[in-house]
Amino acid sequence: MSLKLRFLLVAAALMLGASLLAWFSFQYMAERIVEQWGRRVAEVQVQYDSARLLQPLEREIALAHQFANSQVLRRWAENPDAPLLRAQAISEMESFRRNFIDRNYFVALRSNGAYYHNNAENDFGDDPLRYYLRESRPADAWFYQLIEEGRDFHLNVNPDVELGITQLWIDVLMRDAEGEILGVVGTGIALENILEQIVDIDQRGITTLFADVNGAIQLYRDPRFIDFASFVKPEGQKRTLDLLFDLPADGERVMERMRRLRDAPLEQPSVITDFVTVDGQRHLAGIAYLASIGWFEITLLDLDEVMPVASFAPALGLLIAFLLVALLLFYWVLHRQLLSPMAALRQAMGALREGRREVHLPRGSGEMGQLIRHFGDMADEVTRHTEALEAKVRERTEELERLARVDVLTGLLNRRGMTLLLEEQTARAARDNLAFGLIWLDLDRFKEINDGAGHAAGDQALCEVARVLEAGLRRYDHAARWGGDEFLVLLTPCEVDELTAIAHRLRREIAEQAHYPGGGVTVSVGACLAQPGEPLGNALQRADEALYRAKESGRDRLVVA
Ligand SMILES: Nc1nc2c(ncn2[C@@H]2O[C@H](COP(=O)(O)OP(=O)(O)OP(=O)(O)O)[C@@H](O)[C@H]2O)c(=O)[nH]1
Repeated sequence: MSLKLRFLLVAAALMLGASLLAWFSFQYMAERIVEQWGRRVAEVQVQYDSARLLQPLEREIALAHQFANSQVLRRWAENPDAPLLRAQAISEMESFRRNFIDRNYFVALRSNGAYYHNNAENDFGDDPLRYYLRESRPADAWFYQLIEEGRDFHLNVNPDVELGITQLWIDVLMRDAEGEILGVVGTGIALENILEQIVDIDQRGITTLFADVNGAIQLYRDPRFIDFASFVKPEGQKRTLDLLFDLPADGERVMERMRRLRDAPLEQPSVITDFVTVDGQRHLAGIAYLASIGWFEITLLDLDEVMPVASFAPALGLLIAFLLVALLLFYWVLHRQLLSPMAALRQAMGALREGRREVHLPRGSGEMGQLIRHFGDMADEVTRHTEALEAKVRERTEELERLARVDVLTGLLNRRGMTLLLEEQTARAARDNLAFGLIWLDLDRFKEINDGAGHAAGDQALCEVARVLEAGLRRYDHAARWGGDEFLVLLTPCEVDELTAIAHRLRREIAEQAHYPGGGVTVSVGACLAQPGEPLGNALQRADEALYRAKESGRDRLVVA
């Protein structure tokens, strides 16, 4: 895997790790923010929802209390059959009816169970006696239960079977001067209106409901959950908050919070918040106790709906974009500062390895620049050394080649050197149609010199002959030690007279000038004129035969083939 790819993978992995960390931190922080914000909203919403119910309700309750305290009404309740008192009472009832918000009232008398009611349409203005309550009738249980419990005030969400309406009833006990209960009076507010104005408001993600001290649901946007006439129901049959929550533990916790709120001293926070699960969604519940009506207001906030974490998506998008730009920037800097110079450096190293001298080095800064400069110096040094080494090798090779062609004892060409020369000359002679001369010289009785005066003297005799030959030749002629005590001279160009003259002269000069510690040296000489185109072997054989004849005929003489 290339360094570039490795760097990129490491960088991408780091970025990914950082992104994941950022994402989880972001989610954690977003959830905390939403939660904190949700708690504030829940507190405010609870108070707002409570106020919306209490504002109209408290006025109605106060009016209902006045209604129950009416002297006219109380006098009549004590003597329900007195016509004058009845007429006054009905007039009083009508007067209150016009003041109640939904323009209706009810008066139920304990003495005879008579139930009086007139509605907003004034349908029963002339004869408000609607029916008689009966203790045996379950629908009338509310009346008897209230009297039995002696509750002076009670809110009751209850359908009136006789009247065919479902209302939030404000029930207030009417008592005589001694506190004896005379009946129950009050008014009803159409449940529909209340639900519409107070709990079924169109606020996305916000659910408002009211429950009594037992957790029985009193007002909720879905009437099926409302626990109608809950105070007359036995425990266990009530529609309580548990119905709304997915988890039983949520219901228990909310009930516990409600008890805490009801028993709390006034300075304690009037709203408690807690998380509950409703319809599979986590909701934040805000709970407040409305002491004046004995109910609890519960606001459920679906945080995903009210403040979805997704609304932070632009911030996340920005974060991802930033990370991507950072990755690109990182790659760009990495490429420019490291990868690109390194690739060029690698290329330069390859070129140097292949022996190319022109190495183009990249530019770089910092440590990379230093590395490139050091490499450049090293490359120069290697080039210098290589060139010096090559020159030395060339020199040595030439020297070896020269030595391979030279006889080490005499310094003349050796047999190999002379053979190369002869081959060249044979070719040139054929090309230029020129003859060349060959003179073959062999020391006479050399064995005797060796044996008599010693091998060193023999060597000296050989060197002497070589010296005389070299001194006696023309600039363009060549002499070689052909082997042992034999010498070969090449004369180029050459005619037969010239050949004979030179051969004579050489034989004579040797006899006169070549000496060794024991005396002089003579040579026998065979010469021939090699003709243009004549094979070298042939010419050499002719010279050799001439030499043989010179030896045969007494030595120290010349025979020309
Ligand atoms: N000192 C010395 N002797 C050599 C060298 N090379 C060959 N010889 C001797 O040269 C002698 C050559 O003898 P031959 O040419 O056979 O005979 P010769 O004694 O010269 O007699 P002819 O040629 O018949 O006159 C031998 O004894 C070789 O050992 C050398 O480099 N140095």
